[in-house]
Amino acid sequence: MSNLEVLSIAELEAAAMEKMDKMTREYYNSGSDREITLRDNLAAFDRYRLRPRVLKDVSRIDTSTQLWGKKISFPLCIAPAAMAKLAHPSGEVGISRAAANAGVAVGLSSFSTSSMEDVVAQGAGAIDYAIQLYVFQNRKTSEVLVRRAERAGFKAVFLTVDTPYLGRRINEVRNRFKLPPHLQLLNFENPGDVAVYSENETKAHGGDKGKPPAAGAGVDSILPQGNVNDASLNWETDIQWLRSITKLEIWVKGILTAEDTLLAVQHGVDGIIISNHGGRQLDGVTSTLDALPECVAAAAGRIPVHIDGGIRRGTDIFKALALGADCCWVGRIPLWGLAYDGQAGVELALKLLYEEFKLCMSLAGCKSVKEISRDHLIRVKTDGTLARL
Ligand SMILES: Cc1cc2nc3c(=O)[nH]c(=O)nc-3n(C[C@H](O)[C@H](O)[C@H](O)COP(=O)(O)O)c2cc1C
Ligand SMILES: CCCCCCC(=O)C(=O)O
Repeated sequence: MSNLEVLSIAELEAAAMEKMDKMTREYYNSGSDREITLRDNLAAFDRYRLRPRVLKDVSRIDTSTQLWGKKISFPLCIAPAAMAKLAHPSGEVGISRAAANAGVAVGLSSFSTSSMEDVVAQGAGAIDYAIQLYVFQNRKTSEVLVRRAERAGFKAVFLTVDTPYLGRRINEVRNRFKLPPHLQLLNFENPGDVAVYSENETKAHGGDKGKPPAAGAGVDSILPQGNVNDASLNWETDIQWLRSITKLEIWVKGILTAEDTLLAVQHGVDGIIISNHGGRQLDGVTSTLDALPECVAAAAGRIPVHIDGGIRRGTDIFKALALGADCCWVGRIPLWGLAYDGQAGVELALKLLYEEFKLCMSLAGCKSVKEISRDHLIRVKTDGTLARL
């Protein structure tokens, strides 16, 4: 496989699989529990067919769109995904360079293995970055992270809201996932700072007084204290709290319903990302493409609605836009690109998606992304017949 020319994301994924060790491969690729949502994220795109228009003069196609006041080359950006150096030594810096060359924005995980300053430096002002935020039990650590991102030139905070607790990723537990000792989480002064446990909690976790409780057996083992996210996070107080500590745009990542979209609008967030964490959190939730239309209707143009989850082809980007998304994000694809060939592998992935999207626009009769509409889709019903939207 490795010697074959990689001509699609499916081929890139297959080639990347051969390069990664089992722990990394299964950490990156797995979903939670039975992986129903992981599979459905992809399958949802096949529940739509395209309705192309012809004789539309597609000799010149403009695939670009705007994000944070800047042009991006097409409506596809790189979602935050933890620990990219497991795939390749260039890690998030390699991803950032590839994104800068391709003209798309980057979301950086709180748990990146390159520092946020190094990552942003690669863009040299040409592209924008969002810092993904987990709100920790020790709020001060999250605050320090956000303020540091602001100084480093990030444009937005992506507040991840689908992870009050980590989903059950069985492979991570079985593999006893560990961050290899040569890698570090470089966005924290001291990864041990992210949680504060009382003496009682320490005892409850079987720890000795003054010592942190035992780490979990999955990816939560990357931090000495195990699960550290603040599960008390809520609409009533915490968007306001985040607003009080930063001037960056606040985007909420992990919305799947009209109700939460309305709350996001009411609480003044700047944008939302329809996401189920790539099928890694609550298994059995709707695919993101199925969740998208109700969220777009609820947002009613007041805030941008972005989507991630299961996007693997240019036609997937087109379908998400046709259903009202302003932009798409991909999590696993850049990791596969990195594993396959470092920065060049990520560039290849972005090139494949860009060319597929451009071809799809041309063959569907759309000269600009604004022309992509619901009229370009038809739904495949469960009995196989087709229904206009
Ligand atoms: C290995 C891996 C690590 C991830 N780490 C984070 C993270 O640190 N923060 C976060 O908000 N989302 C994280 N995500 C979720 C992605 O941001 C994104 O929602 C998801 O990957 C999109 O689905 P896709 O992989 O099908 O494109 C991670 C996803 C993967 C696969
Ligand atoms: C203690 C939280 C670890 C989260 C690791 C990154 C992530 O979001 C993932 O999906 O994996």
